[in-house]
Amino acid sequence: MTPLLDVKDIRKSFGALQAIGGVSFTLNRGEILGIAGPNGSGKSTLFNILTKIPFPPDSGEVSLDGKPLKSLGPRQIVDAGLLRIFQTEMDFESLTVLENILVSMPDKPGSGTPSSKQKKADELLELFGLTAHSDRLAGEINVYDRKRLMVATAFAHNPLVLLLDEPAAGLSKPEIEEMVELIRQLNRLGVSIILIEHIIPLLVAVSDRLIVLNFGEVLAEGLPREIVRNPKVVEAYIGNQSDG
Ligand SMILES: Nc1ncnc2c1ncn2[C@@H]1O[C@H](COP(=O)(O)OP(=O)(O)OP(=O)(O)O)[C@@H](O)[C@H]1O
Repeated sequence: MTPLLDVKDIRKSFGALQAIGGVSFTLNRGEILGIAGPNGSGKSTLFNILTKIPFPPDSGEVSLDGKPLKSLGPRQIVDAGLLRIFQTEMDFESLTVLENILVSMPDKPGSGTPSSKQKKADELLELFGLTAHSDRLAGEINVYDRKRLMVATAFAHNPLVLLLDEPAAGLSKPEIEEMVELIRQLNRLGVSIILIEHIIPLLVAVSDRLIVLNFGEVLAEGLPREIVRNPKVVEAYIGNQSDG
């Protein structure tokens, strides 16, 4: 079966620094793929070049649902169903939670009347546990709620694939557990997910498969429980983690 996302030999350098050096992998339909790796190993750059926000790869090929993304711009990639959330909160601080969701919803002809959009926004608020904060400014809610809002605004685009960059960073233990449950729920709703995290137990708990990057290359790939015991991985990454 054709993979949902097919990434072939993508590369990105900044001057003499090779941030991503020939990375290939696939994401299957319905899968949650975890991505780990030490600081600076290229994880966020990988998300940047997949979505072309803010820059495309120097070379390589990416296909979503069998369609090459090469000729598409960032906006068209979003429309095709590849969405990301960033490491830091990127919502509109001066809009309310509800307004953030409304402005994220696709505004194409036939995408719905104002009342059907409002209904869908209410459903999203409920799904993401944000109903009580609906009328508060995004800049005034706590980090956990802002993370959920970021995921909600990406989910509002009806993604095929969600790229989540450290959704649990800065959260408390109970909040992390809730975030894990939310990720599983989105996956059950049909969204395939690639998840970057430094919190290894979270990655192991939620991922079907794990890729470890090191110096912009794939160091190891496989079942999470096996990968975290892989001596190469322990040496490169996990042995140095204090939060795992
Ligand atoms: N816009 C840029 N210009 C120059 N160098 C960059 C740029 N973006 C990333 N880099 C470099 O590319 C390498 C990979 O960075 P990247 O942010 O992708 O790593 P990461 O694995 O996401 O790290 P972290 O876990 O700390 O978020 C690093 O050496 C970084 O300094």
